[in-house]
Amino acid sequence: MSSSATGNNLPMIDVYLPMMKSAAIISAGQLGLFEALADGPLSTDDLAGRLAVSVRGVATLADFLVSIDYLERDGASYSNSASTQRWFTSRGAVDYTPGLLWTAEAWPMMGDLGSALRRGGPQTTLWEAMQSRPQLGQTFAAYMAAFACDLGPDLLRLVPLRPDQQRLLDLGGSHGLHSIRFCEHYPQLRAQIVDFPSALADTPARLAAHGLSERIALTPGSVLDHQWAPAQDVVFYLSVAHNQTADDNRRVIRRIRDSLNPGGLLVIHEYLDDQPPSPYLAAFKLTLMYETGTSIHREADYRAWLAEAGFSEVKRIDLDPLEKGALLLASV
Ligand SMILES: Nc1ncnc2c1ncn2[C@@H]1O[C@H](CSCC[C@H]([NH3+])C(=O)O)[C@@H](O)[C@H]1O
Repeated sequence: MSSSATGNNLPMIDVYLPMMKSAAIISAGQLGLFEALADGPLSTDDLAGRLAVSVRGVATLADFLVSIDYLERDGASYSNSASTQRWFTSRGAVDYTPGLLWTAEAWPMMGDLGSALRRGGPQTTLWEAMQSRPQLGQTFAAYMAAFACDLGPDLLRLVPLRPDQQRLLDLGGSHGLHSIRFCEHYPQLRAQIVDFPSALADTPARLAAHGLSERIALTPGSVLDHQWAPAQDVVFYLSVAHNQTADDNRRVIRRIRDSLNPGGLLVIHEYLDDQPPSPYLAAFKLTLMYETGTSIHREADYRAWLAEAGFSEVKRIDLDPLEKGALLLASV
């Protein structure tokens, strides 16, 4: 039986090593180290030259990353581990480097977590902070875009649309990637995205690059009071509900129901407050305490709001891995 939460480790190891692990992985993302190794092994001299970093710095970082299995070392050359190549380079399945850049922004926030816990919420919400620091909004949207690349194939597979479903409303649609994926897959579809201006900065260029500026409309505003178009066939409410209070979600879900055609579908992507919460969910609740002052909600809460709004059938689909969250598919 262990005598403390850290078992037989020296107690500070449990605090110090995760901090240095995060710091090193974030630094590698900021410096472009993983991307520099995406095409094959390099020596520290080559890396230092490419990244414009001191040889001493890159060698110290690379050796630590080898010790935590993010890099591999063969004599004088370093390469990405298979998992690093997969998740943190443009050659992999999904490049989560924007998540590292976002974590650099979240770092000082979490250093100040105690003050949010004392208050029971943020001094300034993330959305307010993004108004005064637009770069913060762009960095967050880029991270959400990386996650959308990961979730997108699941969504397309698990949410089949019928030919008569022609209008998609993407609430909190941000980067636009989910609307883009569905419009590319379903030629009959047109979409409307509602989000704060801070989340939409890079979206027009992305729509244009996909040739979808005509079929996907960007309409800035808050989901709490935006007058989006009526007669929708499908509504996406993806990773937005944990940013709203229970009362606001109840109201938004009612407004969504009122704007759906017969046979319409609401797709919610969320992290459901299952009990007891996993470490991941419990950590996410702490993050929300600092960032937005809101929390995740229980499946039973969603079912109550959906039933109250007049949705007749609700299906829960747990994603794999579980840290990807869950879908709630609600039909009219
Ligand atoms: N009240 C609100 N009105 C409009 N957008 C909101 C509101 N609260 C949060 N958001 C947006 O919700 C998004 C959450 S991140 C999720 C983005 C996207 N739906 C995806 O699944 O990848 C951010 O872009 C926020 O700006």
